[in-house]
Amino acid sequence: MHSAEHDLVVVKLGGSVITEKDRPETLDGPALSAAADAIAAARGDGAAGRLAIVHGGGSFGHHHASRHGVTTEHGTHDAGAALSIHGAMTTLNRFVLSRLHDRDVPALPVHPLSVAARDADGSLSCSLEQVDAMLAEGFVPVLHGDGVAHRGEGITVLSGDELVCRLADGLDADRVGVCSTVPGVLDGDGAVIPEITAFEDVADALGESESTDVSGGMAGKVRELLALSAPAHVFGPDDLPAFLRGESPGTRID
Ligand SMILES: Nc1ncnc2c1ncn2[C@@H]1O[C@H](COP(=O)(O)OP(=O)(O)OP(=O)(O)O)[C@@H](O)[C@H]1O
Ligand SMILES: C=C(C)CCOP(=O)(O)O
Repeated sequence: MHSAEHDLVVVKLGGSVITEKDRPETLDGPALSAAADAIAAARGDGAAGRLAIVHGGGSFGHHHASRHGVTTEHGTHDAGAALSIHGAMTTLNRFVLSRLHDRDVPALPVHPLSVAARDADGSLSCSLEQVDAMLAEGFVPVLHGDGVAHRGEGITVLSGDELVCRLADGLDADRVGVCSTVPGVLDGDGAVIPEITAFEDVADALGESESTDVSGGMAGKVRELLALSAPAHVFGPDDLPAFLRGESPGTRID
């Protein structure tokens, strides 16, 4: 198993992996360094092909979003509140970029607040031209969950999971990886489900509550990843190197 040289791989670093989710604006430095090591090693081997990275909010974005009552559906017209969410995410983005640059990964930021919007139905439009051009020129774009202008709502949350799907669809990705704190999607006994091809097969293990989806938990991830044409993998931090080498760790969602 290997990734071809020009394959496009989209990988999400979960906010719960790279931050300490229970302490506001606290990085999990060792976890972020380990992820950056894996990315640098894969690029060094030429194994990862073209790579686009998305990271979640963890204790940065989610802390400010919940303080201001902002979700993916309910927005704010308070620019200060929106800026506190965006500012926390750009701070986290800087940490991610700096750990990648320390390892000579040519990473550059793309801030979704400036390139994406939602219409009144909540559908997302997001320019991908700059991401595509960066990839073509050998850079590694690093996007992140963010606030986004939403017609009729002000600013709502755009999750990293939604961005991963938009990137994968819009840029015709070959493989998608979602690195979370869990080693995969777990069944009712806590074992990793090797492959998911239909939501109904795992609905019981994931819980069907809509609230799980709104907060971007595992049920929402699985639904969105099933809709992609590229195969997706959900795995834990220890398996990031294997995924980037072209292996199929954790749960494969097809
Ligand atoms: N059946 C399941 N299998 C695996 N994880 C599950 C399951 N049901 C619920 N979860 C929860 O989903 C969480 C992963 O989703 P979550 O959105 O919190 O992570 P993330 O993407 O890493 O973080 P962030 O949203 O901050 O980027 C796990 O930590 C786990 O608690
Ligand atoms: C809360 C914000 C701004 C980012 C949400 O991104 P996620 O952690 O991928 O759900």
